[in-house]
Amino acid sequence: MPATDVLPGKRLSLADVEREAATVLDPVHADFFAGAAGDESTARANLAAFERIRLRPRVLRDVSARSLATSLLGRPNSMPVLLSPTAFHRLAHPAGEPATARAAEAAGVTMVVSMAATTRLEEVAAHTTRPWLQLYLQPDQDFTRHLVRRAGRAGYGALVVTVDSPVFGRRERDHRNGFHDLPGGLRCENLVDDAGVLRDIVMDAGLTWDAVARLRETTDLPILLKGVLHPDDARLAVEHGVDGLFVSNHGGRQLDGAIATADALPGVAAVVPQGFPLIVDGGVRRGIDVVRALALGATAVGIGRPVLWGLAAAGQDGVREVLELLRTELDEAMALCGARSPGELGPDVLAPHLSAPTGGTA
Ligand SMILES: Cc1cc2nc3c(=O)[nH]c(=O)nc-3n(C[C@H](O)[C@H](O)[C@H](O)COP(=O)(O)O)c2cc1C
Ligand SMILES: CCCCC(=O)C(=O)O
Repeated sequence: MPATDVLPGKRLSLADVEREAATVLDPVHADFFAGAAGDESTARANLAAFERIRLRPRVLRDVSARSLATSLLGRPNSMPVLLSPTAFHRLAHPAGEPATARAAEAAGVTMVVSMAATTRLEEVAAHTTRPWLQLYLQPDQDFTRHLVRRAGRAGYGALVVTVDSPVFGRRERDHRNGFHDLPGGLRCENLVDDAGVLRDIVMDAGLTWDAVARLRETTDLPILLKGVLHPDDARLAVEHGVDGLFVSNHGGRQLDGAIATADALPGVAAVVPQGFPLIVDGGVRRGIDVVRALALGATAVGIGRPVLWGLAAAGQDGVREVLELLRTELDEAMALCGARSPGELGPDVLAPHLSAPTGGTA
């Protein structure tokens, strides 16, 4: 056993990082990061659904040479893991989004920058290669277009349009704590317009597929929709020229009672074209969860809260550590499953009741 594995106090898993973050964060902010909508049943279901999936490893396959490398919308990624967009990184650590961006860069993975970042999108992009920008489409279409232009100029590689938020999920922890505003000095920097006026982010209940069609006509950047769970919506997305999907329930922060993402993934994977970029997020906490997601048809996974835990625990180094823990676990899990690369993981490694019938071989 490598000696480093037994050093006292060393963080061995994302759960260790989570515990450490809880000791340094203001409890109100810890609740904002951890919390979810309603009874938080979907947030728990995300974890449970991954845990339920049993694997059926292959043996004697020479897994001595392995590579986790993959490509997402033409950008090489060192592993099939990306940073899902989360708001307010300066609430987790004063170094904020730039620290997260540097960690993503060092790890060779894509960062999705939240529209609700506490740093201007241009500044975040200066620290990392081809990040993606998450957007809530605003009723003021000129403002959305303005953000899209800024993203293009700043070198963003894709737009991630969050579609699971016609209204803002009701997070009872935040109501109970009276957490409604960012503390002194922090603000959503991307919402400051040219005149220096800070806007609110509007959750637009009036959005329809027309808005996706309009956005498609406005920009050449790839567009992904985030928050798709229903196969029929996945089909509509493909018909509207969307370039990829996040199978996501917003970490349980929007519709409490929504299906767990690992449960929704196979239905979506079944209706999109082969090779269509499909990212799943919600409850990914272990390398083995990445294996499970890829086996169910995902191209890559996103992590939300673990990034904030790493940032809170140790800034840039903490985020890097979260990513390296996942990398180590994923590499080991792939080997144990008999796979040398992400591309070799498919329904074959799922326990029989989880995969489609294969004519008797199951
Ligand atoms: C504190 C917090 C802030 C978030 N902010 C955003 C956001 O600004 N935009 C967005 O599309 N999703 C946001 N999300 C959802 C994440 O992108 C992602 O879907 C979710 O966190 C994945 O679940 P996980 O936290 O279990 O990994 C946020 C999630 C959390 C926990
Ligand atoms: C206006 C901030 C949105 C953040 C968000 O999406 C979340 O907290 O889940």
